[in-house]
Amino acid sequence: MTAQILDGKATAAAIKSELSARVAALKARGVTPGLGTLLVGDDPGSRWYVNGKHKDCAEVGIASIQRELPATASQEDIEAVVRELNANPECTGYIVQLPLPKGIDTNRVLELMDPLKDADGLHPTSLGRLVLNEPGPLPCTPYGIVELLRHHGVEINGAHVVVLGRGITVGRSIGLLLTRKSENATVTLCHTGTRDLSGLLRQADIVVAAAGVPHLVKPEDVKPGAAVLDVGVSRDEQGKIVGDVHPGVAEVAAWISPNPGGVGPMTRAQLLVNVVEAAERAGSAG
Ligand SMILES: Nc1nc2c(c(=O)[nH]1)N[C@@H](CN(C=O)c1ccc(C(=O)N[C@@H](CCC(=O)O)C(=O)O)cc1)CN2
Repeated sequence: MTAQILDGKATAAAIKSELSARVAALKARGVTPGLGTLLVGDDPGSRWYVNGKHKDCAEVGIASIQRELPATASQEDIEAVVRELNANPECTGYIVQLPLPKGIDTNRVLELMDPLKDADGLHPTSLGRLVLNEPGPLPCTPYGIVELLRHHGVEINGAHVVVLGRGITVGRSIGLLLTRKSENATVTLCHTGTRDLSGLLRQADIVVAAAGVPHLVKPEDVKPGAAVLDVGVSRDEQGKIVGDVHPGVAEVAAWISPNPGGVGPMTRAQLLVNVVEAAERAGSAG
């Protein structure tokens, strides 16, 4: 078997083209969505992601508000920018690029954000809404994974999904999303303390690998016919991405997301969806 590709680039392009029309409709009603970003430090990967977010905004007609602080910024410096973005009327939604430098209390920064401007779905209010099954912004990578599976017709209803990694941007939050009645999956969340990882993986209809461990998921860990999503980003000596999924898995799985070109572009597209939806909600409330 050679797996079919879960093409994140093409799916993201389709989402962006639909969003352009929605942004044009908002602008016709006098509402201009604006995405703010706060980048702290000089990590080249984070800078690349933030620049990509603004490039996407330009493509669909969303305004950009960019804020940057040096790696030496204090908790107070970061919180001052968060307060400014909360108050800035041109910024209808924003994100704080993660991870923040060591020594910064990330939860305190996220809690200080205006939940109505949370474009990432990572504010405690947004995560609480997800738990309560109330409408609100969804974390971009989990949301992107669900949309990528749906777009390719992969059955989520009733599927056993095994997730590797318990980080807040992917592992922990995707379980909340996939176990809603509307998705109706059964989720096993695995982490470094999990026993018999291989045995659990072999039971999965869908694998979401977000552990950040190069080639952790081997062909013998995967049930023939499963869908496998590779979220892991490690780098080799040349700086090339090495995912969590061994290339040989493509010979066993029915569906596989390339890395790059799979979940990453979907993360970016779903951020734009969150920004547009927030502007639509604000526009119809006001
Ligand atoms: N505030 C947030 N911080 C972080 C998030 C997040 O959702 N919100 N997720 C990741 C980084 N991320 C977005 O911020 C992100 C990761 C990857 C991609 C992407 O398109 N990757 C490309 C490959 C790029 C490369 O070569 O390096 C791909 O997969 O094709 C976009 C966004 C952590 N921080």
